[in-house]
This record gives sequence, C-alpha cells and structure tokens, in this order.
Amino acid sequence: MSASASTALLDVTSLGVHTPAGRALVSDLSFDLDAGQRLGLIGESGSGKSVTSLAVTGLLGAGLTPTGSVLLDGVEVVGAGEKSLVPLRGRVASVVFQEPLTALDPLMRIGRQVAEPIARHRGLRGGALRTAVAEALDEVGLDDARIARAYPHEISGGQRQRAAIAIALGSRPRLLIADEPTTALDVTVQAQILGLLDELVDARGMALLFISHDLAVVSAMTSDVIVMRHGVAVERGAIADLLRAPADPYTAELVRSARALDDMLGAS
Ligand SMILES: Nc1ncnc2c1ncn2[C@@H]1O[C@H](COP(=O)(O)OP(=O)(O)OP(=O)(O)O)[C@@H](O)[C@H]1O
Repeated sequence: MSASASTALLDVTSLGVHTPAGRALVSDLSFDLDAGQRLGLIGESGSGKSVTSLAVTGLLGAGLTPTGSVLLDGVEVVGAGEKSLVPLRGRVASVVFQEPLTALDPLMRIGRQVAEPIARHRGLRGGALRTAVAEALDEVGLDDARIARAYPHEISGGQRQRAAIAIALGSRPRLLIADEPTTALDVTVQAQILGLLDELVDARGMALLFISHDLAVVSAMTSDVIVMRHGVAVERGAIADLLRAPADPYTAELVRSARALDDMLGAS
C-alpha cells in the first residue's frame, strides 16, 4: 500500500459493487498495490473477496454494477468496455482461481492451453513456442512430458492448479491475483502450491493480491492484509500487528480460530 497512488499498478478507490436489487456486496473499498508488492484479502465466506477480485479485473457478471474507481496500470476498469479491458488481462494482471477445472478447457490438452497465452502475448510460434511451453511447465514442476499431452481430467487436482498457474503466468503479468488458489487441495499439496507461487512471484518481481479465508495461508504469502466482512474492510495492516492486537472483534475471532486450529494440529 503506497503513499503515491498515481504510480500504483493497482489503485482501487471507494469501490462498490451492487446487485440489481441494490444490495451492496462490496462498499467503499480502497487500497493500492505497487509493482512487486503483496497484499492479502482475508474474510469469511461471502465477505466479498471474490466479487472484489472480479471487479478489479472487469470480470463481474451481468447485473452486478461496480462504482468508484479501479485503475489497473493507470487504465480505469470501472465502466470500461471489453475493448479497453482485453489488453490489460494477462499483460497487466492474471487471475488464478480456486477451482482449476473452471479455468481449464476440459476438451483441450494441457500443452495447448499453456501455449495459447504464450503465443498471444509473446508472439512465439513453432519450435520456439514448443520450447517455451516445456519451460513454462517445467517452471511449475510439471516436467513429465505426459502432462502436456493430457486432458485436464487425466491429471491430479494439484497438477491442474500447477497448469492453471503456468497459463496465468504465460502472458508475463505484472500483477497476479490468486483467489483461494489452494482451498480445493489437500493440505500437503496446498503447501507445495503456496511454495511454488511464493517462488514464482518473487523470481518475477510480480505484485500479488492473495485472497483467502484462512489467516495461516495468507500469512505464508503476504505480511500486509485487509480484513473484509460483509463487503467492508473492517481492518488493515501488518499481519504481525493484527495477531498481536486485533482492533476489530471479527479480526480477533479470525485470530482465535487460527490459533485454535494450530493448537489442535500441534497436539495431534
Ligand atoms: N452474481 C451475483 N449476484 C448476486 N449476488 C452475488 C453474485 N456473486 C456473488 N454474490 C454474493 O456476494 C456476496 C460475496 O460473495 P463473494 O463470492 O465475493 O464472497 P467470498 O468472500 O469470495 O466468499 P467465498 O470464500 O465463499 O468465495 C455473497 O453474499 C454472494 O452470495
């Protein structure tokens, strides 16, 4: 969160999202992210985290209306048409979602899906494209040649999420939005994927907006968070400070339940 909003890669000011019936799903949310910075959005299910990530990338479904301002690399996303949004997607920001099956095309081999953003954004063809795809798969730990030829249903959930990460990064985005990227995975695979994301974000100097309901998971990826409840930011700051002295009762509850889980795991 920088002092100088004008240079931010992502600059969200007083974002609101409303249903057609006028219900506010997100209200008066403001934050910014500079190149290479990380920020966590944490909150219980239904608190508006995913709606925020969709609003930020201009992907809100029909009927949901955004208000306020979202500047992505200086371009206004709120109210923008597809024509101005398409060049931003991938090149500026990419999203990794909770369920990789929704991001992957079930009828297309993994290798082709990884190739598509690389060809589109980096203009590679033929042998150079094949080499770049092999490198992209290798980078996410999918170095088995079988994976490139497989369809999504032929590989494991963890491998699918690795492939989804390779696709999201193929366009070389400067901002990665990870929306509960490990929630659908078992704990061991979750730790591997978090480690992989951490390494890749670091190696490429990407900014990261990391969304989760799980304080322990968020604290593995970022040191700064916004706590959301009912579509409103109830608290923000360094995780270390929130753990020590949560100001909002809801944050205190999040900290208590994370500690209880930790104790339970420690005792087992
Ligand atoms: N298209 C939509 N139309 C109407 N309401 C919606 C729509 N999409 C989401 N909502 C509502 O907006 C609220 C916030 O949803 P959102 O998915 O952002 O929550 P979340 O914090 O990401 O939760 P989860 O962790 O379960 O994904 C919820 O009450 C949800 O039912």
